[in-house]
Amino acid sequence: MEIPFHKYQGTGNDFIIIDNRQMYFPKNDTNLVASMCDRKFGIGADGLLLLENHDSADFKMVYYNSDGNLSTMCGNGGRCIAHFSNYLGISKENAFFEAVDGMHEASILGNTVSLKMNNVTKIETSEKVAFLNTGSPHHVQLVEDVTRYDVFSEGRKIRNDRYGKEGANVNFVTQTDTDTFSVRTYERGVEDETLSCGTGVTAVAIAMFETGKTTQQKVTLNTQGGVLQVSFSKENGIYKEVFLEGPAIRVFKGTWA
Ligand SMILES: N[C@@H](CCC[C@H](N)C(=O)O)C(=O)O
Repeated sequence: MEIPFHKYQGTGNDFIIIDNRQMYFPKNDTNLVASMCDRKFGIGADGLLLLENHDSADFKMVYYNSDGNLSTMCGNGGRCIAHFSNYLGISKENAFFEAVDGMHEASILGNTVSLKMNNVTKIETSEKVAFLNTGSPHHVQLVEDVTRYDVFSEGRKIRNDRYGKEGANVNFVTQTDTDTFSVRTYERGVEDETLSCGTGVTAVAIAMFETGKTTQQKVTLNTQGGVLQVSFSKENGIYKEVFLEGPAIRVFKGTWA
């Protein structure tokens, strides 16, 4: 089966995106999705996104991790698919879409996309660790120097030993300025470090504010694949108006044979 696709990256978190408005993609074929995402035998990607029709919004986003399984919200994927909807002419500079965690709004300015994330109501914190859900579950852990940290081994251990079968994404963080943090993430479903994770840096920004590491409500996050910014407000203990902003780039298109 020939499948036309587009390849995107958002700060190095890379995705295959398929226009599935005609509903031809075999959505239950886990092996197919995993094969397409395979970096040696396939196209190669951290995940695959389907753009589908929606009754009242511009489109619906369906997200698979590179292991071929459907998963929870992907922030960088959300930014990339908003850019793709603009490229297809489905949306203009503002895109409204439904993802697994509800409705989202994105603004697209050239190759910069700002995505509104859901409110965050619950954060568990201890001295160096936080856990919160920003559409996907995230463990956030402060380390002395993230550039020299064994993200793969430590991330895999925490993902499996602490969070069990369901797992969580694991973010390691070092503060570099009052409002700036370096972040590296081990992603469940990819089962490896990715160059960037959108819901991950959103979790880091909120966790750093919640624990008093920063007093800024606009935070810069340096990832292995580039720079993202997260802004928010806090009202009655709830994080609202959460925006994730950064580059979303269409890299190439092709046909899966
Ligand atoms: N890279 C994504 C996160 C994707 C979801 C994650 N792998 C999970 O299954 O929880 C992002 O940019 O948010």
